[in-house]
Amino acid sequence: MISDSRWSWWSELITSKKDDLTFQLLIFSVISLPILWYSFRKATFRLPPGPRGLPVLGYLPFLSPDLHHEFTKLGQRYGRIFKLQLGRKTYVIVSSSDLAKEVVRVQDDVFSNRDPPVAGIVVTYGGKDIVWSDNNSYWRNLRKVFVSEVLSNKNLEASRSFRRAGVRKIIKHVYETMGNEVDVGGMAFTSSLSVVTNMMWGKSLDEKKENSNLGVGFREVISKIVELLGAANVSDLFPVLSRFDLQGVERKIKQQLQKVDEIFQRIIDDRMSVKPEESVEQEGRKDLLQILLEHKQKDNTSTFSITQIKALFMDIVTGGTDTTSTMAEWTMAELLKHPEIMKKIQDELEEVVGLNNIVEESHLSKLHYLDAAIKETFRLHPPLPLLIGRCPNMCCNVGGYTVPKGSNVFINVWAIHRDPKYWENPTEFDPNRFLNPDGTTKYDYSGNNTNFLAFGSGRRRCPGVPLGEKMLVYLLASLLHSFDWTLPKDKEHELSDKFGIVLKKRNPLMAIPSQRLPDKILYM
Ligand code: HEM
Repeated sequence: MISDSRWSWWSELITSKKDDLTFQLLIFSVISLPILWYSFRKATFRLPPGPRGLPVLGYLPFLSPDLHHEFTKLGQRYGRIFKLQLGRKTYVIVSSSDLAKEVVRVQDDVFSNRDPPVAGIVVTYGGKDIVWSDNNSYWRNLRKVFVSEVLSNKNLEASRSFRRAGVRKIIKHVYETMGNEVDVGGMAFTSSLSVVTNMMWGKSLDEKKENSNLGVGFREVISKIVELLGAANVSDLFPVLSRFDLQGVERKIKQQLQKVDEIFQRIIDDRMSVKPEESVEQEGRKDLLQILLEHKQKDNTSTFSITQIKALFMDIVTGGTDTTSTMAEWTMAELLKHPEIMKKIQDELEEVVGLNNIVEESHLSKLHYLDAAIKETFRLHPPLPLLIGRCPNMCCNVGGYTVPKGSNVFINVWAIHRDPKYWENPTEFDPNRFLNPDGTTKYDYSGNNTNFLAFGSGRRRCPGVPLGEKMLVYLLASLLHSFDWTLPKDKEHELSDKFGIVLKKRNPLMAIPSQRLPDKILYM
């Protein structure tokens, strides 16, 4: 008994001690686990630095409209990666070549989704295009068709005559207005659109008699769409408010889409009603519509639809015209500021093409100095200064900081292209920096070197490079070979820019063309 009671006392003591220990352990866990969890999160989940903003609005009220300048200044203060809260959205801005490489090359797979703006979704038939689709099988298939069918070397060659017709038309038009001031950007936009529509469906819109006003209307509509795509929209920053469409962006872009859709549909219907033997393909010439319809017919298993063709057309007209024409305007603006460089380009044209001849696409690969001057313009005035935002599909680490899943990541190409770490005398316009000692050019548009990212990099890199480059060099070579250009006497020539989805000249460039080639016939 005694021993029993002793033992029971002992077991009670043990039990109570055990309870105490359990209790103490419990208290310890309750207090320490959150601390450990917090320290662990802090160590592993370190958001990039950035300015504080106001509740709800974040940093929105403090941003000026020229985002590339604003982000460059913030980058100088907070470092090569920083974070901004704008409304409900988290933005991460990367402004160094090494961290850009981390995003668009090393972790390309993680960063290859988009966060499309409302206007982008509406205008592409619900995001059925390439630009605004996420990285999924739909996007991969469409991009594959675009790159391997539409923009294959063979098909680019087959559409050469359509580009030629577009460029010749603009040379004739400029010839007729010689001696007067020309709005270079407007003229280049008309020209790029004419080249692009020629390539898309074999005729530029204003060539069809019954559509003579359609051409002008189409230009206006495309300009408005590009503008609306770049507009800051409350619906994008506060998705809960999107149903109210407070600024009317959605309503306005729907109106524009309806106009473009009518034109696309009419052209597709016309083509589909044509018998194969009457088709546009003549002497190896093939327009993009023909290529896409053939692809649709050929691939029976494919779900390739007319809506996808229209969404692709939308990418081509919006992605291909404004970028090309804006670059033509910037290049001409820089050359008018540096007449000695313009003269060197014209000397090269004289040597390669000759004054009794017109520029053909076959000449372009020999125009190294012009190529270098265009690359230098891309460096100083990248048309998409922040590329198109990338949206990581999971939390990840860039430069020691956590980039949250679903945030909007922008690469500040404008800042990288002017960073003295990568470019000597970065604000100076000097095409020589792109020339090798043997006269060929350094750097290409592949995005492999992240110091130079005019067309982006990685799997979201611009698929239109071969066409965009060809159109731009061909147009500029033709304008510089056919005409001498001067500035109007009484106007200041300044090169300030204005932010938008495409970075434009703040004030349109006005210039006066005069005849350069001896024979009038070379302008007809
Ligand atoms: C001077 C001419 C052009 C420039 C500077 C340019 C620039 C760009 C840039 C910077 C991007 C974003 C890349 C990224 O996010 O990393 C892009 C995307 C794109 N561009 Fe271009 N582009 C030009 C011409 C064209 C042309 C002619 C076409 C069509 C024929 C085109 C179609 C596209 C498409 C479809 C995308 C989206 C790619 C994707 O998200 O997968 N671009 N472009």
